[in-house]
Amino acid sequence: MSTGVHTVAVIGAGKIGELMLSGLLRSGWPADRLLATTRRPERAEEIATRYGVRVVDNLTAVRDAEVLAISVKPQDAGVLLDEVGPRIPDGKLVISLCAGLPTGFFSRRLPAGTPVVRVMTNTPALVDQAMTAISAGAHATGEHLALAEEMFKPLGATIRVPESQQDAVTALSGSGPAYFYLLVEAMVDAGILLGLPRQVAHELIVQTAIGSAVMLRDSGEHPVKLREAVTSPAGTTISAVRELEKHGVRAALLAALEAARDRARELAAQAT
Ligand SMILES: NC(=O)C1=CN([C@@H]2O[C@H](COP(=O)(O)OP(=O)(O)OC[C@H]3O[C@@H](n4cnc5c(N)ncnc54)[C@H](OP(=O)(O)O)[C@@H]3O)[C@@H](O)[C@H]2O)C=CC1
Ligand SMILES: O=C(O)[C@@H]1CCC=N1
Repeated sequence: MSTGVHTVAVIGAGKIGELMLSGLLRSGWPADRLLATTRRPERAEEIATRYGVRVVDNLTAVRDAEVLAISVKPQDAGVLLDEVGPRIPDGKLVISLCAGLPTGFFSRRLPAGTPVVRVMTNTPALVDQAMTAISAGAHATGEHLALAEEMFKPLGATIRVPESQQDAVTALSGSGPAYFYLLVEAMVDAGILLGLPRQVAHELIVQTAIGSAVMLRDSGEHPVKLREAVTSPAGTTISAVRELEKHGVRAALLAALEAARDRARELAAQAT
């Protein structure tokens, strides 16, 4: 692939596609090196107006861009590839953001030798705090992985993983923000149960979540150690922890993330 800033097409500029566009622009990626595609004209207008990038049809995108970031839903990937797969010119890099879909699903529908990279990012990309896992598919070299990292590092942290781990990654970090939002919802409700105004409960829990996350990141301590530091003998915390363990929160999380991983596998099996 040529050196310098590559022209990237976000194919399927929905929630995640838009996060990619906005993140790349925030990082200084030139707008004239970004393309987007959508299905709906009103969405096309919205993206073009909001970000000043060319919104084109899929065939124009695969012709004009060097990197094709496919951010359609897994259920829509087959139709997209039927449209553009055989007509992707040589020398393009295909990056899939699609949960569950193995790179082989793309390689089988692309010209022989097309490099494919699979990434799993998440919505904190909006605030440049994403966790993005990057895996090499067929024909992807270290150069291709480095280019994917260059694209996603401005959005947050990146990690390289074997593709075999990507369904687990999807369960943990791809879907992960939703679990934390659910936890915050429940703790705010608990605050209300204990007589706090909703806004006060919300402010308390959000900052506690931020502080706890920063401690996890910056202290390097194991979460058990950090939890023990809060849990005073015969104090309030151990009373709550006992209830959490009694109600099976730990087992519930294990089952929930296993279900997410299993759904990723189902998406692959159902993709046509
Ligand atoms: N949401 C998340 O937190 C994460 C999602 N992902 C993955 O990212 C991908 C997108 O997810 P998300 O952004 O949430 O979904 P969205 O539905 O918001 O975005 C998908 C977009 O692709 C468009 N689209 C579908 N088919 C075509 C096509 N043939 N040509 C052009 N555009 C098309 C859709 O158009 P239309 O609006 O008309 O339907 C939509 O705008 C999925 O594969 C998902 O697994 C990965 C990490 C996190
Ligand atoms: O729920 C989903 O399928 C997508 C992929 C990971 C997060 N959201």
